[in-house]
Amino acid sequence: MRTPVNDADINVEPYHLDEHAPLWLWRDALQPGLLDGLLERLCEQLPWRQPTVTVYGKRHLTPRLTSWQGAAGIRYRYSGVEEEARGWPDCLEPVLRQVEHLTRHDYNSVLCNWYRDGQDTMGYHSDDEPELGPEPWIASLSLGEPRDFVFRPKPAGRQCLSLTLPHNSLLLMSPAVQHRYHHALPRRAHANGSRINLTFRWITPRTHS
Ligand SMILES: O=C(O)CCC(=O)C(=O)O
Ligand SMILES: [Fe+2]
Repeated sequence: MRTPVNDADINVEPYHLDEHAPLWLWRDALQPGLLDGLLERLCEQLPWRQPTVTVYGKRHLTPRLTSWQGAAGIRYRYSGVEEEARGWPDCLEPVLRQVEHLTRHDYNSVLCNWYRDGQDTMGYHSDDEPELGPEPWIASLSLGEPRDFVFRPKPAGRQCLSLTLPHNSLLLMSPAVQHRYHHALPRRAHANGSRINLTFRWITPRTHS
């Protein structure tokens, strides 16, 4: 496996779910000039939606807001909706460059999630849909309220790692993390602040639809 970590990068912390499933966490991922006002710009400038999902025959609003962005024409299905990106918005393009620079991987899209407070969550899942290809590298940038991010082995093992993701941190997950583990963002009653998380992905562009 090509390690994404630059030996000279002393700001990265390595973690392992097992010896073949590494993750890396950068603190202070974005420089102040990039970070200043970014959370507010994302809230105001991205088109946010709250899809409905059907669970056991009942319709529910997803417990967070979502926006799909990226290179024009890149499509993704999530929470029962299919969306097509229209080109990188100005507020995300420099962020993409810095995430690519730190992680040494390329991304053509990003799923943005806005957790309005500690009641907003994401349930256990993995990001390994076919359009992410056999080797999905996912880079996850967190802004705003710190939240716990937890992992468990598939299909439904016990929680094996919890990482608190602080403001301006970047977590890079290797493909085995998606192949062999689920991850989730649990509800946290004491978390009052808003958080935006950006998961940068490479989607295999479709040659026909
Ligand atoms: O909000 C997070 O930290 C995780 C988001 C996530 O897992 C996803 O977008 O697939
Ligand atoms: Fe995920």
